[in-house]
Amino acid sequence: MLVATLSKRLLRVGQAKRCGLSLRSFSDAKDKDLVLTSIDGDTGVATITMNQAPVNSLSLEMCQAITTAIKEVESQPEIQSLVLASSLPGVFCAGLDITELHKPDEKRLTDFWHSFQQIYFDLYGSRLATIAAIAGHAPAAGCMLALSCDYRIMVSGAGSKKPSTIGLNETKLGIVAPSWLGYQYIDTIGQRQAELGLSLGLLHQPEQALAIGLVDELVPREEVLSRAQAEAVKWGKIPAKARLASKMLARKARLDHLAATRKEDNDFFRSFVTNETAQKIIDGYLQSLSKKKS
Ligand SMILES: CCCCCCCCCCC/C=C/C(=O)SCCNC(=O)CCNC(=O)[C@H](O)C(C)(C)COP(=O)(O)OP(=O)(O)OC[C@H]1O[C@@H](n2cnc3c(N)ncnc32)[C@H](O)[C@@H]1OP(=O)(O)O
Repeated sequence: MLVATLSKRLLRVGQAKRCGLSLRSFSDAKDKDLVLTSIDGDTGVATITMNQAPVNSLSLEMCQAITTAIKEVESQPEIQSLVLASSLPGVFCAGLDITELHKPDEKRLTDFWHSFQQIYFDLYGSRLATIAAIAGHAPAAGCMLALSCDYRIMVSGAGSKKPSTIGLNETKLGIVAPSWLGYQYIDTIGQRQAELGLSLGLLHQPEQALAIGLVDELVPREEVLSRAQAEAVKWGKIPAKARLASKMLARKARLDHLAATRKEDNDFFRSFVTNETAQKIIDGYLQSLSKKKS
């Protein structure tokens, strides 16, 4: 069973309560669940595993499930650190679910973007130490999930015929990342690399991602999750208030800015996506993804 493979000693609800941890949904999850949450009873590290086959794309429901899972973990005062992982071999997260953008219902589109913004608030602004276990592709909004964590561990590309990639490839699709995502990129890899990456829509192979500071470590595939969980233990031992205050030094102004402009950002997104030209791009991109398969 998937959850049982995630760590040595995962707790069920009753056990968790006896240990003072009262997370409701973990380990009782069915495979249909969009995300699975577990807590290692030995270390207190929580793991949120994205579980939306085939590629963990961010639909409205997936965004909401991620936010719910983060909030559930955060509500446990004993838990200090969190690993964000994927259950899918070869894909961390394929970015926004493009079908959400195709001939959309306006109300749903508004809710969709709101829920994507919400992940930014919840993950980038989390009180938890957050470690991304990137054992596969992480384009665009998938890269955003990784950028929102405090530390990124990626599968090494060495010896792989088709290494995983990570980056903000929006311009290659004829679209532009929202400013808050662009600034996350600049803040992480610096102005020059971000300019190059954003302008050219670069997806970086792991070794290049490490070289520019987009990820912090590379490890063999089978070690990504365990290494991330070990790193989460280390981060969880740092005095929590000091760690959070330090994180907010770098992130608070960015978070506050989006909070102040959230509606404008959503209005812009909605008018961009519903525009005829954008719909042609989206239509063409969806076709190219399914042609790739055939
Ligand atoms: C595109 C226009 C957007 C307009 C407006 C946007 C406004 C600004 C928003 C900016 C912020 C963020 C943007 C995004 O995140 S856009 C999404 C970017 N993502 C990608 O470009 C990745 C696309 N996918 C892939 O490259 C590959 O799927 C991947 C490398 C991740 C995995 O490859 P693999 O070979 O394992 O899998 P397949 O390609 O065969 O895919 C399997 C099925 O999944 C479908 N699929 C893949 N990605 C998506 C997706 N992002 N959304 C929806 N569906 C996706 C794919 O079509 C296959 O489906 P079928 O089995 O039915 O054919």
